[in-house]
Amino acid sequence: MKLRFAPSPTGLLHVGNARQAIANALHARRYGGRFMLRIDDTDAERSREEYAAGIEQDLRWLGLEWDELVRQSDRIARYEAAAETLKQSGRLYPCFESEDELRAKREMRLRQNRPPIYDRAMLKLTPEQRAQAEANGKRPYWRFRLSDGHAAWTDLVQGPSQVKLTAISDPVLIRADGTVLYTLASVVDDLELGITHVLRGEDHVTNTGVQLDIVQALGGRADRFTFAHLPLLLDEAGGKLSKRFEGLSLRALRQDGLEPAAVVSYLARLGSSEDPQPLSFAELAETYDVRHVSKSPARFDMRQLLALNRRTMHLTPFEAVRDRLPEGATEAFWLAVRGNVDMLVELRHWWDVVGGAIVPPVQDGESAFLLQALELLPPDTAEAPWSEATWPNWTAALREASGRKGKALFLPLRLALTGEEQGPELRDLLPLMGHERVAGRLRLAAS
Ligand SMILES: Nc1ncnc2c1ncn2[C@@H]1O[C@H](COP(=O)(O)OP(=O)(O)OP(=O)(O)O)[C@@H](O)[C@H]1O
Repeated sequence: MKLRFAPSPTGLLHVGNARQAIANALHARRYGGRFMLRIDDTDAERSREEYAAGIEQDLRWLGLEWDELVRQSDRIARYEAAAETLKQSGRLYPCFESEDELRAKREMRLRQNRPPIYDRAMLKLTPEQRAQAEANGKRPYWRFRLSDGHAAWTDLVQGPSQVKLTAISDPVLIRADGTVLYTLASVVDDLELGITHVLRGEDHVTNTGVQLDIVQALGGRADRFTFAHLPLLLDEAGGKLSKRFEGLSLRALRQDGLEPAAVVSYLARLGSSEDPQPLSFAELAETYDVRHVSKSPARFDMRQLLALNRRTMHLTPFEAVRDRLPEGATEAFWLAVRGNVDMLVELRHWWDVVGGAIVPPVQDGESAFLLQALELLPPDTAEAPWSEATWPNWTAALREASGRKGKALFLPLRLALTGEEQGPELRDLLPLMGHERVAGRLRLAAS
C-alpha cells in the first residue's frame, strides 16, 4: 500500500489541505503503508520555491513524516515519454484553436442549448492542414481523446461513483509551450511510483474519471487504485478556503501559538463520526478510518480547535513544553497553569502573576477586608514553608474572622493576587508566588 499527498507549491498550506495530508498519513500508518509527499510543481509560472520549502516545514510542524519525497519538476522526461505513447496510439491529438475561437464555440453551443463541450474539430484535421498550421507559425497544444462511456469506481467516502466521460471536454495534457499539465503528470506518477490509494479533496472527482481513462490508455489497470474523495473544508462563514488567503494557513496557526498535536487531532476527526479528542498521531492511527468521514462539507471552527488545544495542553507533560515556557518556569508552574489557557502564549500572563509584576484592578470598598487578609496571611518560614495547604488554611481563618464565604470571600483575593476573575487554582499558585509578592499585592490592592 502506498499513499501520497500532492500539493502544488502555489501558496501556504491551509487547514483544508492539511486535512488531506493528515488523512493520507493516518491511513498509511494504520495499514502499514508508505506515505509519499509529492510536490506538484509542473506549473512553473505559479509554483514558487519558497512555498515548496514552506509545505515541508508546515507538515513537519504538524509532526507528519513521509517515506519519500518526489518533485514533479524532476520527472518531466517521464511525462514526455508517456505523452509520446499517447500520441503514438492516437489518444493525444494536436489542437490549434485559439482561446477566442474556443470561447466563440462555447457560446454558440450554449445559445443552441447544448452543453459547452469541446467539439473535437481538431480530430478531423488532415496532415496537410496540420502542416499548414505549423507553417503559419502555430504550435499545437495536445488534448486527450476521452473514451465514450463512464469511468466508475467505489469511493471509500462517496460510495459507488461515476463520471460520464462524454459530458466532459477532452482535456489538454500538453500546453503549446510543451509543458505538461497536472492531469497527465499525476497519472504517470501514480502508475510509476506504485501508488495504490488516492485520498484527496472532492474537487478532484471529475479528474479521477479522466485520470482513470488515461491510466487505461497508458496500459495500466484502473482497479489497482482505491479512491477516497473527502469533502472540502469550509471556513466559519461557509466560504471556500484558498491558498491565497492566509488566515487559516498552518503558518498562521503556528504563529498564533497553537499546538500541532491539537491541530492534527482536530482535523483528523472534524466532519467524521468520531469526536475530536486530544490524541497522539499513533493513537489516532489506531482507529482511523476514512469511511467515517461524512459526505457533507465540514466547517472549520476556531473555537472548537481552541477548546481542543486547551485539552491537549492539559495532558502535555512539562518536558514536552519546557523549551517554549518563559525562562525560569518550573514544572510546578506548568502543572498549576496548563489547564487554564487556550494557548501557550497566554502563559506569559500567569508567569507574571507568579514571578513578575501585575497591576491588580481597583476594588471599591474592599480595603478593610484585604488588610484583614494580609494580617492573617501565614508566614513562610523554613520550618513551615508554604505548600498546597496554605491557601485552604488561610481562607478558613479569614472566613471565620470576616464572616464572608463563597464568592464574597474568594473573588477579592483572586482579583488582588492575579488581576483576573478566573484562573488556575490559588492553592497551586500561592506557593509559587511566595509570601513577599502576595503580601505586596494585598497591600497594593487595599491602598
Ligand atoms: N478546502 C479544502 N478542503 C479540503 N481539501 C482541500 C481543500 N482545498 C484543497 N484541498 C485538497 O488539498 C490537496 C492539495 O491540493 P492543492 O495543492 O491543489 O490545493 P488547493 O488549495 O486546491 O491549491 P490551488 O489553489 O493551488 O489549486 C488536494 O487533495 C485538494 O483536494
